[in-house]
Amino acid sequence: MTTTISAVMNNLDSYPPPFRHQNSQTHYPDQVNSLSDPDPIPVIDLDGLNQNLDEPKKLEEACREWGLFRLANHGIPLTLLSQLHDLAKEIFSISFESKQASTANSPISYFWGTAALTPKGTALARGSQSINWLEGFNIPLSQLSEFEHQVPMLDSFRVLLEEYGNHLSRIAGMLYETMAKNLDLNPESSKPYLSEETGIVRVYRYPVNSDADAALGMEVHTDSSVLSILHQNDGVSGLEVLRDNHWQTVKPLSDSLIVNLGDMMQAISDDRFKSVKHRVKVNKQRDRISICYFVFPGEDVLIQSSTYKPFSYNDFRTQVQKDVKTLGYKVGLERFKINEDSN
Ligand SMILES: O=C(O)CCC(=O)C(=O)O
Ligand SMILES: [Fe+2]
Repeated sequence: MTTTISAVMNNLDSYPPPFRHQNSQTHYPDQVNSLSDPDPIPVIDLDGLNQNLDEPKKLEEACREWGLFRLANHGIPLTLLSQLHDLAKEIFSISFESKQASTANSPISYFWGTAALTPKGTALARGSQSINWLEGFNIPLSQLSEFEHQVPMLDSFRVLLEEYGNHLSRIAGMLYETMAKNLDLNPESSKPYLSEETGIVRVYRYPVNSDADAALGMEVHTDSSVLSILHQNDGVSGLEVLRDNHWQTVKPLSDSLIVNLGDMMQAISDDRFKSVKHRVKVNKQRDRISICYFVFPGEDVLIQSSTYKPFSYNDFRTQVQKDVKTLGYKVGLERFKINEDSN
């Protein structure tokens, strides 16, 4: 089918209908005016992990105390990151209907209003939760090559994502190896807990909303992954992490990545590392785009720990989907705790 992809750039009709009235986007200077001030997020030097004796220790501390860190010297060319963001911005600005049509019959899915998706990538209908102020594409990396698209812009996106995905699985592998050593895990049995074939990328746009208190871009949650690695575009803030009961803004610095640990890592580590709570605020002045990578254990690999009953990622995901449908929210790891009922 032919889509009128090039026709509509940055028009209101690129937004899902409920998001249209708030989009009075004018050109403001970058919202974060104190980018030069360091934020308190720990910084890990990926290059230094194998060279500098202190770096693995710093990583261990960040995983234990924060469950999140900034990653410097990650080896991804900055041009690749900016090309990805530029193209994502262009793709989001085509009409809502074209975005829906562009991914029909493909492993990629387009969603909006919620980030809770079924395993196939479609938005999960849920109970009482309010709408999340976002739209996105869900891209399972192992199926990306099936997405050869006639529309050049979308095909270029596939090519960039393939390159990005290769970097991300390299980075996740390196980080996980050091974390497993830090935790003294048996190298053989802990290896399948990170399965690079499970990698997915989600590209989000959080439409600008001048009433930033009205809705969250993404509600408070923990990720279900082993590791999540995200890139935010320069200067448009939104991501916040819960640290000592305070919400801490994670500054959008485009030359670094943000890594956060998910529920699977918390279980693998027997609760020594933490799956961190985070949320996304909508930006009052500009649309925000982020590109997030998630990696999981092999679906049926049993995670063994002393805190949780043995469970696979498949068991976990099925339970989460059930809870989101029936309760309206994810209960998460608590469902698998040993002696959950006896205290
Ligand atoms: O967009 C972001 O910065 C974070 C997204 C996120 O937390 C998620 O997809 O789980
Ligand atoms: Fe998240």
